[in-house]
Amino acid sequence: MTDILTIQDLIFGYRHTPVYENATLTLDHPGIYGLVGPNGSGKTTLLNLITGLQHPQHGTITIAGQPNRDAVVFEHVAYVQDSRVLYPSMTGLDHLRFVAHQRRRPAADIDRFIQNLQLTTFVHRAVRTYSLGQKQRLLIALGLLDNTPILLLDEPLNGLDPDSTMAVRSILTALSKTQRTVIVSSHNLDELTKVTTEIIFVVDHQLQLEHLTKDVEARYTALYHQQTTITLPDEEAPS
Ligand SMILES: Nc1ncnc2c1ncn2[C@@H]1O[C@H](COP(=O)(O)OP(=O)(O)OP(=O)(O)O)[C@@H](O)[C@H]1O
Repeated sequence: MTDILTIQDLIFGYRHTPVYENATLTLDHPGIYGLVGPNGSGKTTLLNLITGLQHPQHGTITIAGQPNRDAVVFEHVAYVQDSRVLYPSMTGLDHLRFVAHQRRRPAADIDRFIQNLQLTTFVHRAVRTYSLGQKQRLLIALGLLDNTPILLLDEPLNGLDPDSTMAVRSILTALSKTQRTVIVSSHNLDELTKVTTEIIFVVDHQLQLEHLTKDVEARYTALYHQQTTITLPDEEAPS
C-alpha cells in the first residue's frame, strides 16, 4: 500500500538556524497524529515544508506517493495555518462560501460547520472584528470544509475556550473513525492524548514517531529535559 506521507533525508534551515538535519518520517496508516516539540523546534516549518510553502535544501517529501511539488497533491491536503491567512474585510461566511465553491462542497456542509464550531453569533461579521478564538474556530471550519484525505492543523487549540476545545476534540474523534489523516501540532499534551496515541516528536532536528499509551508528559520531559527554575527579583537575596 502507498504510504500517506514520506519524508526522506530532509535538510532545512534558516540562515543562522538549522531546523531539520536528515530527518525521516513515514506515516503508513490514516489516523490522528500529534506533532509535538518545544517552541522553535520546527513544527510550523515542517507543516510549511509538507505543503510546499517552504522548500527543503535537501531531501524529498511525498504525499500519497506523489512528490509534494506536484500541484495535484494539494487536492489531498488542507492546511489550517494561523489567522494571518484570513481576509480582515471579509466575513466568516464569505470565507466558508469561497472554500465551499473551490472544493465543490454542498451549502449544507457550510451550515453543519457553522453549527459544529459554534460560529453562528459572528459568522456574518467581518473577520477584523473577531477575537482570537473566533478566528481559530473559523479556520478549523475552513479546513474541515476542504474535506481532503489529509488535514494539517497548526496549533488549532490556541485561544480556544473549554467549549470550543471540546468541540474540536469531538471533531478529531469523529475524524479518527474515518480514513482521513490529521497532523495536529499542539503544546496541549493533555488534550492531544484525548484524541491520539500517535505522537511525532521533533527532537534534535529529527522527527520521531512514537506510539504512546500513557503519560505523554513524562515522555516529553524525558525527551526535552524540561527543568526550569525561575527566581523572581523580589526573591533574590538582598545585596
Ligand atoms: N522566517 C524565518 N527566518 C528565520 N528563522 C526562522 C523563520 N521562521 C522560523 N524561524 C526559526 O526556525 C525555528 C523553527 O521555527 P518554527 O516556527 O517552525 O517552530 P515551532 O516549533 O512551530 O515553534 P512554536 O511552538 O513556538 O510555534 C525557530 O528557531 C525559529 O526562530
